[in-house]
Amino acid sequence: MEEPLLRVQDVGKFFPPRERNAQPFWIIRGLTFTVAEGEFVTMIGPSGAGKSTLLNLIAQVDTPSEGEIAFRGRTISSPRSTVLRPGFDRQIGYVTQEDNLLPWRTTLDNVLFPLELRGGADAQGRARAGELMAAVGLAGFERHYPHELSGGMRKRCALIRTLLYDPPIILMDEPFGALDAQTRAQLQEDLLRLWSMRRKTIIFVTHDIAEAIVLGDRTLILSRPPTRIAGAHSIALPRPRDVHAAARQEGFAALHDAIREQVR
Ligand SMILES: Nc1ncnc2c1ncn2[C@@H]1O[C@H](COP(=O)(O)OP(=O)(O)OP(=O)(O)O)[C@@H](O)[C@H]1O
Repeated sequence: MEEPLLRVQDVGKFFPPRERNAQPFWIIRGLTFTVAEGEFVTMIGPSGAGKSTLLNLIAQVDTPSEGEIAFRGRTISSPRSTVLRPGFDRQIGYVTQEDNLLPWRTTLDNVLFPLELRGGADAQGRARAGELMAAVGLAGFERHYPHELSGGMRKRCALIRTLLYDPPIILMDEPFGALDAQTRAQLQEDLLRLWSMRRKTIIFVTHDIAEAIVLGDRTLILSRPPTRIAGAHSIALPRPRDVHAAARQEGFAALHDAIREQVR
């Protein structure tokens, strides 16, 4: 059998107890799933289910207490692994809840920052940055500073910065959570358009069932802690998808109900 791009195998994570003699708190336990190359997986679960903790393990910002995570068949995260500096792994891109833009750098220089660290911010890198910024309506804002942008524009910058860096897999932790409904729908559209251009592998964590359906090829439902996979659904809606019309498409309502039932 062909090795999946990412394999999360029997992963568990506990945090040590604050009180002496108390039991450790297992936030995740016995968590197993795989992600195929080019797949857009959405992940949904109750608040506090350890979704951010899981992404940190995959991003190698933290290490699991048991089990392992393999990328293209090679173990990247296990209890014996060392922790990496966040976001600077070449293989795994990470768009966190905060946009982490550097306030003293212009929009363009923020977007180019990871390439600079890799020595790749040459003319070609800059041209590609310009193309991506234009694709999400940021043309003309290259010389602005983050505080001069709206929340949605800042999110677009954070997204472009990760896409430009071009990792084979991108983790996204509720990237659009703090935005108003209209801006959020626009960003979903932007993301789908960008994804259709390059078909990167994505794991996208969200609280929003409709968002999980409209974006994903497959959605994984997480249980309450100790968290494992409580359910999985393939999302057969045709692509390209219209973010505004998806809810009226055949199959959407039934899937939404089934997922809501399981998330409860
Ligand atoms: N370093 C830590 N030490 C102790 N407990 C922690 C640590 N990190 C996270 N936790 C606990 O683990 C739980 C899950 O945290 P996490 O942020 O991964 O959940 P989440 O599913 O992303 O939550 P939300 O949906 O609310 O963002 C929280 O209850 C938190 O208190």
